[in-house]
Amino acid sequence: MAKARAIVITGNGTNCEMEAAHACRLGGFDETVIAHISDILTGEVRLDEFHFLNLTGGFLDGDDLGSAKAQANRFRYARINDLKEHLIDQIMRFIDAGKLILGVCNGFQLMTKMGLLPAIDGAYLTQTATLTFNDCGRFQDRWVYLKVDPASPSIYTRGVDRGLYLPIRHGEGKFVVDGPATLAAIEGKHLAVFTYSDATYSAPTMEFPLNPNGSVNAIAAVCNESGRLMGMMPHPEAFLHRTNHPRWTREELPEEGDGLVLFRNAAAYVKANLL
Ligand SMILES: NC(=O)CC[C@H](N)C(=O)O
Repeated sequence: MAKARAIVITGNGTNCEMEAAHACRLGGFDETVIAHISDILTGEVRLDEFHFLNLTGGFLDGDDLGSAKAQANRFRYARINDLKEHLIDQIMRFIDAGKLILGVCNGFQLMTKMGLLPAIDGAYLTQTATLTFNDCGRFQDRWVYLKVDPASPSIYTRGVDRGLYLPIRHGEGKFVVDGPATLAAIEGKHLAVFTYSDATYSAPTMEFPLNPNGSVNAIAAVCNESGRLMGMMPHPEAFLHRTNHPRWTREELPEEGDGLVLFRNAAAYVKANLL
């Protein structure tokens, strides 16, 4: 039987690749590969052989020029050595084939700066949003409550009824858009998958530190209209088991961490639709 295959890209400053790969394996992917960007640029590893692309967190190029900006240009314009194509051709082929891309933190910044999100009406490679410096002016390292929009098309959040509790760690997490039309489209099409909220998951909040960065409309995660591309500032791969929780020694918690559901849904989607 065909195998569900996930790839996690590493190199140039990512630092969550092991956790992301672990999450893919726990979530149900039959094979998960951590590939260095250099091996993708030589053509040794090809995205075509995978179903789920993970763009994970870290400090790509040391956040110089703005987080993920240099990598966004690399992904847009770099040529694959031994093949007559650019990396972006592989990425667009991946998207056109109905495959899945999840960008977490630095990966969300990368997807946004490449114009892969929100990509309203399929307008890929045109940047309409970004993630910029937190309003508080400092790096934030804390856990946040994320209210889910149950009407969102995201394939990752199926079965999530109220929300998730996950850690964030970023200096540039404030989601902003180029104007009111983009924001109206995001809201109208339910593309804001998660918003920062309080522990009741009842409403989005702009209140610091529940909202750690001042994101417009408290947006913490965005998907495209197909629901197959999603970017999020919080780290689902960092809460896979109850012992990842900051109060696990003091609270009764389920065995499984809140973040795993996103990877389980990704694997289930691949097995149902892409094999
Ligand atoms: N954890 C991360 O991926 C951090 C992203 C980026 N380096 C920032 O600080 O905003």
